[in-house]
Amino acid sequence: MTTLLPLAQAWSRLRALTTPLAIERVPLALAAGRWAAEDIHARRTQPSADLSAMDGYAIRFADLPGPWRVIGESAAGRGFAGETNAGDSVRIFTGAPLPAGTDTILIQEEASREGDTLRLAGEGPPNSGRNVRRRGLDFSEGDLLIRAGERLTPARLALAGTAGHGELAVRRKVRVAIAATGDELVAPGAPVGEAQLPETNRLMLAAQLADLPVDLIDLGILPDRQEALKEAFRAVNADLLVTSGGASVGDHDLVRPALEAAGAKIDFWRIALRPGKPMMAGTLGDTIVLGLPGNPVSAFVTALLFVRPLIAHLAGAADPLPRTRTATLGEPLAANGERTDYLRAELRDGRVLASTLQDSAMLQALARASCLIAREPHAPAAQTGEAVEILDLA
Ligand SMILES: Nc1nc2c(c(=O)[nH]1)N[C@H]1C(S)=C(S)[C@@H](COP(=O)(O)OP(=O)(O)OC[C@H]3O[C@@H](n4cnc5c(N)ncnc54)[C@H](O)[C@@H]3O)O[C@H]1N2
Ligand code: MOO
Repeated sequence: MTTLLPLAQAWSRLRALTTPLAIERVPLALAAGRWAAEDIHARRTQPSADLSAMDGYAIRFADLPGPWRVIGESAAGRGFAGETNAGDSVRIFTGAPLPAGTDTILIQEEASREGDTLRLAGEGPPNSGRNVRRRGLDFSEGDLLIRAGERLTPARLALAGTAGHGELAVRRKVRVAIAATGDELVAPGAPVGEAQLPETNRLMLAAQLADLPVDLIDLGILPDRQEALKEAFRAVNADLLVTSGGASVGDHDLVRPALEAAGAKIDFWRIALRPGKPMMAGTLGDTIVLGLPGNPVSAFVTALLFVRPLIAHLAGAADPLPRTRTATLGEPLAANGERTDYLRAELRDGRVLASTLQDSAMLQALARASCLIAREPHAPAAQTGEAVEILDLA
């Protein structure tokens, strides 16, 4: 019997095949969904001055309960340039700088104004500094805001822009070539003969990578002929080549011999994972190769556990592996075998239920699944109410 490589070892060996991609600087809007390649520090202080947080009147707290004389106006982008003295107030709007000498905002709902005379018409501010955003409240110049390796989420892009950055350093996009293999495969929507099957792994994989910084190269459907596979693999110019199918031990499973004939070094083949056992990994020149099994569910799970994290790692992610969380079992589970198992499952009323059918060729159960239950090798039988690890599916 072959020994199967444990999942964690497969991941660390795969990661060891990588070399860092070049860093490029891109405009903020093109950095969405990528990872910061360098620490990002604030180039300015925010807010850069004390600002009003509300529409109303800037006053001196010591002058309460008023009345005041309104001597001018301060709007966002157009502050009040003059001086203020005791008893003075300035009409002010949200985001506008606080006039010199004032310290508090009286909101307009608690004020009444007749001409230039302003009176208190409510409780008024309870303390000095009320409704004022102090200079540097959000961050100060030089602060470390985003660390290298963190994802550039929408909020982090806004933060970087507010901090004075127009461009950010990121790793260049990952060039990913995708090939399906199998003589039985036809394009989805095309007539399907007796011995044929619509080819869906390429489009599923492309959709699984849609939120990652990749340039996809579609190699189409390759035939089950070693020479043709070898030629196609040799011509690949990519950071990562992902194949599906032909990974197992049958007479028509030619991906591994074809890769070797093309000059690839296979680092590992067959891992302790269900579904996904026949996955292989290696290098072909500067290209990392991941051979996924052809069964659609196996291809999906290996893409989730290896292809996505590998791309995230190449793209500079400090934390590329998918996150699991605990959930409560709604039904018992049998003891697990020697492979880490990822069971298609649904969450109902806060409890997780594994699908009754776990065949790795069955797409319907996968399409219904909202999560996968992760089970360690040789995990004992688990009862209703026990905690299990799950991986949410988007
Ligand atoms: N004697 C053994 N047989 C098998 C073993 C084993 O250890 N010993 N492993 C099994 C496991 S586990 C898996 S998983 C499969 C995967 O094998 P392959 O990677 O060689 O996959 P194929 O034979 O090419 O295809 C399997 C199945 O999936 C369909 N397929 C393939 N590509 C696509 C695609 N792009 N789109 C849709 N469907 C696809 C293909 O038609 C087959 O039905 O091997 C077991 N066998
Ligand atoms: O490991 Mo295969 O991927 O079970 O079906």
